[in-house]
Amino acid sequence: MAEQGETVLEARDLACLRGERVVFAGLSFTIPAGAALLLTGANGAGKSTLLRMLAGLLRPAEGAVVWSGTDIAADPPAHAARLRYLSHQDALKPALTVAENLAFFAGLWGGAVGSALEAVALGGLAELPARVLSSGQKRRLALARLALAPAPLWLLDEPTTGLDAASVERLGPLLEAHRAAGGIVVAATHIPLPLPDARELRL
Ligand SMILES: Nc1ncnc2c1ncn2[C@@H]1O[C@H](COP(=O)(O)OP(=O)(O)OP(=O)(O)O)[C@@H](O)[C@H]1O
Repeated sequence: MAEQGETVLEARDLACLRGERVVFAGLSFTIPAGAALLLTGANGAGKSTLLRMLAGLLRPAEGAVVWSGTDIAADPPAHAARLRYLSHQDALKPALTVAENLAFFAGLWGGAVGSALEAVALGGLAELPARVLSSGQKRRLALARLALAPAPLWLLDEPTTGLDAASVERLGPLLEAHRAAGGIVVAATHIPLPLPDARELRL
């Protein structure tokens, strides 16, 4: 169990019910600062559900999600402020340009739009409306949010969906810098990610 104040994400005996069905139960793990956990398993195993629970968007039927010794349910806004959650949906406004989409999040979190777009090689498309982007480019624009401003917890649901090989590779330095600064990553994936030394939890 973590000491108060030490940066660590813990799942304590988590259970998730959907209708009558137990998606998972008795799930416990600890992820210290700088570490990564890969969630793997078949379609429907509960990877996205667990990420939503870690994000505080879904209440556990049993158990708790604990950040640095405190149940996240005790202060949901504080938990929301410390995380970046990348879901299946890219959450873009189609009528806004690429730069404007990112500027919305920069308004919330701070950070420089130009360098975040460069981190995902979208600098050249900054003035295009998001609706004309290809699906891989949309995913890269969603990923650019990670490069805007630091947050200690990244929850990534299949971050590489639709990405070409060069874009997957570009994700490596982003993840590495986050972890080197003590950040934690939990990522659901069906393919290998550039996350050396990540632990795997097969659901
Ligand atoms: N809102 C909901 N109501 C009822 N059941 C749900 C709901 N959301 C998810 N489920 C069920 O929970 C289970 C886990 O779904 P989840 O999306 O977490 O799986 P996953 O491991 O992320 O799958 P995939 O690899 O296909 O993305 C599935 O059986 C799904 O049908």
